[in-house]
Amino acid sequence: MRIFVLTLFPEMFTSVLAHSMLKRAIDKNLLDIRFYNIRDFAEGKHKMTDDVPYGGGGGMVMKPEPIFRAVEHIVAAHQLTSPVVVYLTPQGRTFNQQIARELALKQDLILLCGHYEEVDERVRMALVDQEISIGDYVLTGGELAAMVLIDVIARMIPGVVGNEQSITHDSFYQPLLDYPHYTRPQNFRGMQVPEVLISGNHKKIDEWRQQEAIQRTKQRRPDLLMTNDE
Ligand SMILES: C[S@@+](CC[C@H](N)C(=O)[O-])C[C@H]1O[C@@H](n2cnc3c(N)ncnc32)[C@H](O)[C@@H]1O
Repeated sequence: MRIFVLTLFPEMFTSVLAHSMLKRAIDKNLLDIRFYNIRDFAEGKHKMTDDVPYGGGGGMVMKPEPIFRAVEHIVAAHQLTSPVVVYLTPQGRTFNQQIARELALKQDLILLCGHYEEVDERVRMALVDQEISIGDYVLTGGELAAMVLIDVIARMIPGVVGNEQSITHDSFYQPLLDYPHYTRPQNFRGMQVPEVLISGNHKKIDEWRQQEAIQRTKQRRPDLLMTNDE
């Protein structure tokens, strides 16, 4: 899968991609991520990417021309046939595991990171296919949101997470939260590992985990257990 990131601050991504699962996904060629600095597509001596808003008011608006040029360049340079252009914005639909699974099936994603007050509305009108938010709060820019998307989507690509079972048991994969996990020592400061987990009886262990996942979901996220007609 290829992800093209359009940003004013490509350096922000360096550390996130250099470690753990994302580094492995890139090293194994399961994920190809390229960065394009929107400023490189701006014109004039000052390479301006933002300007004052029509109608007045505070904050600067990201100009449409550099963003259009950048997307057109990416599409032509990489011969993309059906890229999905995603704009990270608090006004988009809220990101979740299901959206990540859908996006992981796409061949090419272009992630647009906004900054300042907003992007020019015409970018949304004519360039963007999907708008996605990572939650009901306002970030300074779309970079952190893009990193969240990349991380979650990467886990959905077959081969990225070594043990596929750890994904299918993750919270939200089924409409359940994950069950409790324990490792050694068996007794830590008087707190014991549940007997069933050291019984060696895998059928019982699976049942216990399923029960715990349901219990935990009922307590913490009962909304996940509701069907559409409830
Ligand atoms: C300061 S915000 C602009 C917020 C905008 N004025 C609004 O109220 O909808 C600058 C940029 O950060 C990004 N951003 C902020 N919050 C976000 C969120 N919750 N999810 C995704 N992107 C976000 C967007 O790319 C946005 O263009």
